[in-house]
Amino acid sequence: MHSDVKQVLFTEEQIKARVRELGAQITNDYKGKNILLCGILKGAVTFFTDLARCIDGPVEFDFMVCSSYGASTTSSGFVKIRKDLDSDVRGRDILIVEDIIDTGVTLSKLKPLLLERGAASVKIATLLSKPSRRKVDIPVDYNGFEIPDAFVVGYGLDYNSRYRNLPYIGVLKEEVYSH
Ligand SMILES: O=P(O)(O)OC[C@H]1O[C@H](OP(=O)(O)OP(=O)(O)O)[C@H](O)[C@@H]1O
Ligand code: HPA
Ligand SMILES: [Mg+2]
Repeated sequence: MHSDVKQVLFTEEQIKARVRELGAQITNDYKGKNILLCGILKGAVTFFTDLARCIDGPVEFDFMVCSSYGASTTSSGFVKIRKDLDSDVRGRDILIVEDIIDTGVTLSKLKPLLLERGAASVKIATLLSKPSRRKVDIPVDYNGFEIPDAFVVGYGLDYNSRYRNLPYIGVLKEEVYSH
């Protein structure tokens, strides 16, 4: 376990098993549809690629770069779109893929934006959700795990651009970000 990590919340195996379950649910729910899978970079990358390979049927990939945390552990409250989708979303069935929903600010802005652009449907899949931290309520259609109010890293999730490549999800030691 990385020396900056206090506790492993979910092992690689636990994540793999949960992602497979979510993929099976999505496969079932989207029968006959062509999903536009929209990954919110950077944090969602790992979950996105694993989840996509657990979905049977037609899936297209697209990505947005949104940032609201930057180098801190709290949401700025503003969501910047640094890279928009390439696809025309009119009439498309969109599944947004996130690594974590914390305050809900990011998705509370993104979902209505995509619907305004004419998407036929917009649903949300997230690997992690921190319900205790919500500032804005956002319906989550596919949720991997609920977690307590702790700052986690790994499996794509970062602190100040570090720890994304850890294969598990762990709680960062407070001393790493509190000094
Ligand atoms: O529900 P919220 O409070 O809006 O927080 C969730 C968002 O914040 C993090 O992204 P970040 O801005 O850190 O960018 P990153 O994915 O590149 O790390 C995380 O990856 C989510 O996208
Ligand atoms: N870890 C990493 N990035 C995050 C988190 C977290 O717990 N919450 C929102 N963005
Ligand atoms: Mg981040």
